[in-house]
Amino acid sequence: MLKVDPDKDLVDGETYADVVTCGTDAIEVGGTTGVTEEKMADVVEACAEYDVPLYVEPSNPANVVYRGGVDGYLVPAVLNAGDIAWLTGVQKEWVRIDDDIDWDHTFTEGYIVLNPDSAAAKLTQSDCDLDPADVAAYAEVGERMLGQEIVYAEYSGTFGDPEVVAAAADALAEATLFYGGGIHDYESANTMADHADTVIVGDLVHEEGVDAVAETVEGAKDAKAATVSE
Ligand SMILES: CC(C)=CCC/C(C)=C/CC/C(C)=C/CC/C(C)=C/COP(=O)(O)OP(=O)(O)O
Ligand SMILES: O=P(O)(O)OC[C@@H](O)CO
Ligand SMILES: [Mg+2]
Repeated sequence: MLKVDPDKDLVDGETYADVVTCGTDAIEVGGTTGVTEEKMADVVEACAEYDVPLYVEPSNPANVVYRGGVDGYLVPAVLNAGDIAWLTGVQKEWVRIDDDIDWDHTFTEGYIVLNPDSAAAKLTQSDCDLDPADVAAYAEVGERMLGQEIVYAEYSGTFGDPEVVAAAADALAEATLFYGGGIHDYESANTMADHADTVIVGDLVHEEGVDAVAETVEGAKDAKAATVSE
């Protein structure tokens, strides 16, 4: 899945049409900083007319955009937040003020934020000093206690530790494991797709463009094909 940040530009000469049709299985639109409702709406509109599944991932209640053509809403809760407002507080405010929530299409993500230098970690004051057993335990708490269908190992901005991601995968029974952070080529995508169910590619589309993203799609798909044939 490709995460498009509405606060970042595409590379010169590329359009949202190129982005949506680059081979990714799905698009999600979101980012931690600088995302307004207007920027979210513009990118969602540009991506909505294609057949590729489209998800909105809000980073606060002010940038949830409801529109035809959106297949679902992916709403984070940060399991290792130091400021626990990011665990259920902002979600409570959202539910209190938003009358349009489409629960049938809303899926929640139990985030484990693992790069201390990322905007998400700073905002949520996440405790990123975690070993594989800690991360596995957070994943299990997310699934078993909090009922999360998606657990998200989030290394936004840097390539993570495959051992940590493998530990999270081992700890989950049915929940889907998302991995995101620093995926930049065939090899990095292939490595993380060995462990995670879904690999998220973010900044690469803004920094290198769609051909580089297409390479990561190949890497992830080959890892999945190898797992199926094992
Ligand atoms: C209640 C609602 C609607 C939303 C709450 C959402 C929460 C808990 C947000 C906390 C921060 C978070 C997990 C955001 C999700 C998206 C994300 C991590 C995007 C990647 O952001 P970065 O790459 O760190 O930052 P930039 O946007 O600056 O690149
Ligand atoms: O931008 P990158 O480092 O690819 O991270 C992707 C995504 O997990 C960010 O939420
Ligand atoms: Mg980012």
